[in-house]
Amino acid sequence: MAKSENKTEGASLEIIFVGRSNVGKSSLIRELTGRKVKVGKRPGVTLIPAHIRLSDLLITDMPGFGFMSGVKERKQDIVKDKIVRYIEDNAGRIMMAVMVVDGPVFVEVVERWESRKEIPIDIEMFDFLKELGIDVVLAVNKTDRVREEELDSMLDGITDKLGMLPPWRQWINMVAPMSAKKGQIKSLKLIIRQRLHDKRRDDLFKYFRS
Ligand SMILES: Nc1nc2c(ncn2[C@@H]2O[C@H](COP(=O)(O)OP(=O)(O)OP(=O)(O)O)[C@@H](O)[C@H]2O)c(=O)[nH]1
Ligand SMILES: [Mg+2]
Repeated sequence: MAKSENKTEGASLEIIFVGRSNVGKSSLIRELTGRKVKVGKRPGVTLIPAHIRLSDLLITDMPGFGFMSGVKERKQDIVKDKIVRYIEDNAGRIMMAVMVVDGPVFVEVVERWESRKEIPIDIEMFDFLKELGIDVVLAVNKTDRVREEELDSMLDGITDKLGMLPPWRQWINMVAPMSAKKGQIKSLKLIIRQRLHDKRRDDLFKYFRS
């Protein structure tokens, strides 16, 4: 049996972390759980889903989608298809998807796609998750790279692109500004706790670092 099957067997709940390559998914999971998943400097390090098992809860670090240096375009499409397939196959146990974005560059990247008349991959993924009825939380990472006084307008710009009307604070139960690098991830922790509580799974709190 493949190693990953051992981890997924018997899991009844799952939280997946999705997002472009290099946005900080693996760093965030490590901060949240204290468990290490592969974290590399080179984009595109995670090419297959990596799992952490916390009781019957599976934490899944999805491969980064979108541009990866050194990875051919065709391969990137294959990665995207694999992600979509994985999510469809496991939608029944996925209680939540954390979509991680690189806050300071998100709007610029999206607008680059829009100028080519293409649907930005982050937006496509966000809508796809919602269509499947998956609870999506937006983790806006790398806030350490913006000045405090620019934070609100950055967050308004990001949520607006994803179809959530500003001000972003209207969406506080699904938008979590954070810095995985600085260990500032409190808002996401609170959201995860709330969702676990709603599912009467307070017993799982202990697996997340406080
Ligand atoms: N400034 C800053 N850098 C961060 C933050 N979080 C992660 N990084 C850096 O971003 C780079 C990518 O982080 P990863 O956690 O490997 O990103 P990933 O999304 O797992 O990347 P893939 O596995 O390629 O999809 C690393 O160099 C991290 O140190 C953050 O909050 N702020
Ligand atoms: Mg990774």
